[in-house]
Amino acid sequence: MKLGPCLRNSVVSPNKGHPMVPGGRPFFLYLTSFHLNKAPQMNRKQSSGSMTNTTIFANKQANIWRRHCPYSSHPLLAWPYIGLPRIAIMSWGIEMWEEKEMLSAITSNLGIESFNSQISKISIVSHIIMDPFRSHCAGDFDLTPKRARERSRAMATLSKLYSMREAAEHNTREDCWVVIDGKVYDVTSYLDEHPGGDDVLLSAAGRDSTEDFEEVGHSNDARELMKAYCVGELDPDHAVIPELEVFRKDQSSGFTNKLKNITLEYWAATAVIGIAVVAGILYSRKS
Ligand code: HEM
Repeated sequence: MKLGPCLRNSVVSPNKGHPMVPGGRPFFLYLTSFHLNKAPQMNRKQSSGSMTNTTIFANKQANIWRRHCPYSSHPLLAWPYIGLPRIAIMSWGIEMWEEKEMLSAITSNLGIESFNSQISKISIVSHIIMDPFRSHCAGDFDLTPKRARERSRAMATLSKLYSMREAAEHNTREDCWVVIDGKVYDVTSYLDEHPGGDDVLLSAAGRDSTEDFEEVGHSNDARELMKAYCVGELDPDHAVIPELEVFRKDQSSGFTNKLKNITLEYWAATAVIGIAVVAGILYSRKS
């Protein structure tokens, strides 16, 4: 199911209904400011007639971009969402969209390709379903510039989520990932260039190296540079160190076994009592 273009249509023509809006229910998309590599320019060529882009750029000063899909009649529309240097997405509906669909819809809605070069990072901070004041982080876009995209191993318009276990699997010279501050970096192609040496990066692979990274006091340039290698983020749901995960699994299997034993014991005791009761009844009848 391709939601992106549909949503784009909806956004461009807010008064037209669109079957792809789930259940025909209101859906709100609020966009706040971006992290930009350089000051955004109104660029007709780049926006290539896409009203979405044009509007975003035109409204950049206010740091508020408000979009809404058809059927939106909720007062939320009148509620300005200001300030965060991020993209906020709010939805108001009974049905919950698959997060993935939502994200892909938004990615294509923004016409990412056309102004990818100008936007280094867009984060979705809010994905509010049902309750506009109850938000949770839905994920992160990582829209790196072209050069970075070429270098980056898995350039995705949508940031991927990895468990620590997955990230830790990339721990060789041929395939080296490091995790810093919740983000996953594929530094394989940077090993030889790293001023601190490849061995440092290799030893950082497979574990959260935030502390080591910070201890070095990396410059702003280094921090800017590392964006080029970002391939995703740690999945907050699985953000445990592998050992812990193993431990948890062991624990849970132990617990399961315990439960099984208890259940067996329970049924054995019940059977014994049952047999005793039946035997008792038979015996009392006989006598
Ligand atoms: C994508 C990840 C990384 C990038 C892009 C990066 C980049 C850089 C850069 C540009 C420098 C030169 C100094 C500066 O400008 O700050 C540097 C130095 C260094 N980095 Fe990294 N680094 C990364 C990850 C790490 C990690 C994970 C560690 C440690 C576990 C580390 C340890 C060091 C050390 C020890 C130096 C040398 C500092 C010195 O000589 O004073 N780096 N890094």
